[in-house]
Amino acid sequence: MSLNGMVALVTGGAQGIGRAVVHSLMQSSVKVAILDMNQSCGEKCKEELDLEFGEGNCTFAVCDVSNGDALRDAFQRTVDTFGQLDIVINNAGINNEKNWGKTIEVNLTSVIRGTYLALEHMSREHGKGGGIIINVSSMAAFFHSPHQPVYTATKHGVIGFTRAMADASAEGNYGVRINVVCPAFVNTALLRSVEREDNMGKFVKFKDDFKSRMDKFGILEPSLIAEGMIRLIKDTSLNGAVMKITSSKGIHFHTYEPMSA
Ligand SMILES: NC(=O)C1=CN([C@@H]2O[C@H](COP(=O)(O)OP(=O)(O)OC[C@H]3O[C@@H](n4cnc5c(N)ncnc54)[C@H](O)[C@@H]3O)[C@@H](O)[C@H]2O)C=CC1
Ligand SMILES: CC/C=C\C[C@H](O)/C=C/C=C\C=C\C=C\C(=O)[C@@H](O)C/C=C\CCC(=O)O
Repeated sequence: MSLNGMVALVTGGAQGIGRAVVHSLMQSSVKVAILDMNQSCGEKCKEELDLEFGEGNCTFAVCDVSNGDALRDAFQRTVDTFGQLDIVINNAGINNEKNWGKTIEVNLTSVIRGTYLALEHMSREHGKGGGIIINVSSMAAFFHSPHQPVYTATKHGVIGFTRAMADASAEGNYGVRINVVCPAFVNTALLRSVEREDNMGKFVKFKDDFKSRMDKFGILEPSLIAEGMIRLIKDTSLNGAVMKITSSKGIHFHTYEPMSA
């Protein structure tokens, strides 16, 4: 499946995993709208991508995904600029057990809002031509720990919401495939936040245990997560898939017992 000429929107696309998937998409000739709340990182990211891929192939907009009006405007500006929207990756996330309400707003509420906005621009129920949505969860949804209870809750929520929306899309004939990716530890700024009291609050006392898990399970590079996301986009058979990416098993899928009474 060629992605040439498709248009993607990536939240939190200025750094880390989001930056990596933006690069992979542009290598596949996808035009990308980068949304991020970090203006300096976003502008630097766009400058570097313009140098590598030529101008006109990506845009950057300062956008706090937890601001619903700003997110809606950013989606509309993307379609106004590129004329279409085919791929949405709800990637932006934070790790803050002190301001845990904000963590819920960014990691879960904004993923829900971003999914609904994506459907407004891609779903046949809105007269559009279809598309693909990827929501970002975490292996924290499978390996809970004492360090980050609210972060863990949001990542469980992303999986449940995504699987339910994939069912709705299939039954409602939306023409939109909706999948979720669950990375293990990845070498980004977010991972380094687990050592900071500002982020972890009272749970920072567990940081040595957390670091021993990183040693045990290994730390991945963002490029591998981007590879998994591209696979979710290109494999048209996947809807409602829960992709796990770990050092021990690489890119693989979680399987659930069939639902029974
Ligand atoms: N780093 C890791 O070990 C893992 C990360 N993840 C998830 O991957 C996603 C990306 O995380 P990383 O790349 O590691 O983090 P990162 O901190 O390196 O990059 C996240 C980007 O999102 C942006 N961002 C944060 N809050 C935002 C908001 N309210 N509005 C707009 N942009 C915002 C940041 O400015 C940053 O550019 C997150 O959802 C995270 O939970 C999942 C599993 C492992
Ligand atoms: C704020 C960022 C903090 C953490 C990043 C991430 O969101 C959280 C990850 C939490 C847990 C990661 C678990 C990783 C597990 C693996 O990599 C698997 O390979 C382990 C597989 C089997 C382990 C079985 C066992 O030994 O218990």
